[in-house]
Amino acid sequence: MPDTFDAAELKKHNTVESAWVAVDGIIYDVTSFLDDHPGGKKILLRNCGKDASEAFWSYHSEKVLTQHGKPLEIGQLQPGSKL
Ligand code: HEM
Repeated sequence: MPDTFDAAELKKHNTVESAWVAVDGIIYDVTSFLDDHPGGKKILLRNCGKDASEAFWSYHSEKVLTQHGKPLEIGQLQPGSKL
């Protein structure tokens, strides 16, 4: 059973010390990936602490998550949790 985090918890993780981003209900801890992100650290960090599904899909194809997502996955965004 994966961990579930609500939107209030997700929101705390928007810094270089701890950067989480949600895409389609899955939460990714991208802290260690910030410096490696091909699109740059700045845009990724700006989208952390929230559901970035819309921004994510405007820049990536499905294969980005199948190739890079798994090791970064830490849990799920609690369904219906909004700020
Ligand atoms: C789980 C989180 C993320 C992962 C694993 C990830 C991974 C990647 C990868 C592998 C690429 C290279 C392009 C490709 O292979 O198609 C890329 C490019 C890019 N990413 Fe991300 N990314 C993430 C989140 C985000 C978010 C939230 C944004 C916010 C808008 C973003 C913006 C971009 C941009 C602008 C590019 C460059 C696109 C281009 O050069 O055309 N990424 N990302």
